[in-house]
Amino acid sequence: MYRILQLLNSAEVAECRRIAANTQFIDGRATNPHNKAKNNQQLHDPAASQASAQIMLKAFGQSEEFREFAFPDKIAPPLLTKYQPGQYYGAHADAAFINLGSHIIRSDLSCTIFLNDPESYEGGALLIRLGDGALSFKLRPGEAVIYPSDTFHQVEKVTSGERLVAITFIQSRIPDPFRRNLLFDLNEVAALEGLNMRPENFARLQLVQSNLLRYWGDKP
Ligand SMILES: O=C(O)CCC(=O)C(=O)O
Ligand SMILES: [Fe+2]
Repeated sequence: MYRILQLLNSAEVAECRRIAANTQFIDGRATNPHNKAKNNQQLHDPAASQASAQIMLKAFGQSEEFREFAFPDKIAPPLLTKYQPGQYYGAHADAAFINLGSHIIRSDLSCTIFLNDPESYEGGALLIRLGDGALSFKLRPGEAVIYPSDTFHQVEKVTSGERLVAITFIQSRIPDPFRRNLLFDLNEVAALEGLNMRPENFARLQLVQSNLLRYWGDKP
């Protein structure tokens, strides 16, 4: 399942853009030297990477919708990435395990956070393959799309302007997508209808939620 979140407010978007505008980017193949599909640029400077990642990690931490959808266990520091005219990312699947230096996370969910106005660049949609079709995302600044890491996806070639995004990967406490989606539906029902339910029935719903998390969730 896919989800679009309003993740960053305009001040946070502006700060990420400011960091991007004042820092050099390097060839994206630096972290994937053998990946011929990858043709983009990513932030490298440690201080700038840390400052921008901090803004976005804090926003993830404050998003209830994100927690209810992703059941996040670990989140890779979001990395500012840009695509200038002629750049793209061909169809690929994300690596199952991502080495963050101090530890390794499993990518259950992948996420692109959009930072530039979609009208300011041409091309550059994120296409997520779904059977013979594809879903296309080109979102407003501050919006993020979260999608299963086991899907083929690609970024269309940018033909004018600049596509600035941040990329991250999430290890979920519920690695099985079928179970995660069921728990998300239960979370939604509890959030939307819980207060309309008779209290004893709401308590039973919460019991089911907690017990499924207990049985299915990765241990912290
Ligand atoms: O730029 C994007 O939206 C996605 C990039 C991507 O697929 C990746 O970094 O693995
Ligand atoms: Fe990817």
